[in-house]
Amino acid sequence: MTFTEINGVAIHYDWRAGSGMPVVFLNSLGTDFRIWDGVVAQIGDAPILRMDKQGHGLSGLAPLDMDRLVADAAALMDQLNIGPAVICGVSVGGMIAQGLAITRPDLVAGLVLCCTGATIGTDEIWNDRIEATMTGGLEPMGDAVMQRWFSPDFHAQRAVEMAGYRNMLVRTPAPGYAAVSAAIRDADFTQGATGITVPTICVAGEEDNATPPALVRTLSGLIAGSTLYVISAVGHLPGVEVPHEVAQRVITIRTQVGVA
Ligand SMILES: O=C(O)CC1=CCC(=O)O1
Repeated sequence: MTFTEINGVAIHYDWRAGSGMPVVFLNSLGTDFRIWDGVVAQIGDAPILRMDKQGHGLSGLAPLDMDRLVADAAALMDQLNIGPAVICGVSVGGMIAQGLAITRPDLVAGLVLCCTGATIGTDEIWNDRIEATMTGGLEPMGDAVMQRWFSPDFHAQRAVEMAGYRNMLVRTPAPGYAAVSAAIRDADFTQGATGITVPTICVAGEEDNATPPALVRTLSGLIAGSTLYVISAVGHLPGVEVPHEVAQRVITIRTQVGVA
């Protein structure tokens, strides 16, 4: 296990050395970096950085907002002297990836933005979720979240794995989940995304109940030259359900930027 200190907070990360353009993976709400295991196994010997954002996995927690989450990812890349890199983020990880491309374009060669948007949800959705988390913890919402994360096929055919991912969710510290929920609520990249110029693929899951394809299509429309790739029969975490699909999109962008 590897940790570093960023702005007084212990950040848990995993760095795998390799050759060519590095790939940085950024996580969704309520998950840790193990969700990328299947994708990492299918992208050859690319150098790979994964991290647990604040309040998740084994990382610590301090007062945060979206700017802080973006700055943490940038600081880790700077510490490790990684960049420019292909950034692959899912959900809030995709928002952090947008923030990196906007504020630290020197670190970003290309983007794979999975199941994300320039904004996600509404104030009401996030305020209700924060209140529920801080009063009852994550366990009572576990089943509802699984409906958003995974397709009906995954529920039917991969029930044991789903139970494991449910454990990952409900073991996320409530203050961490609530803090990142507030950061999502308050973030809006609608303007900033129009300034992104690096090669970008936006990936949507046809059965995603958290960030439906229409939201991802809107994001893709903001990023000039980006392409939209919709995966059928997949929910909010395509890297878990169909890792080869996400790996292929990462390989495509690495090839496009010319240093795969
Ligand atoms: O609603 C969920 O649980 C899924 C999700 C929304 C933002 C994020 O990062 O994950």
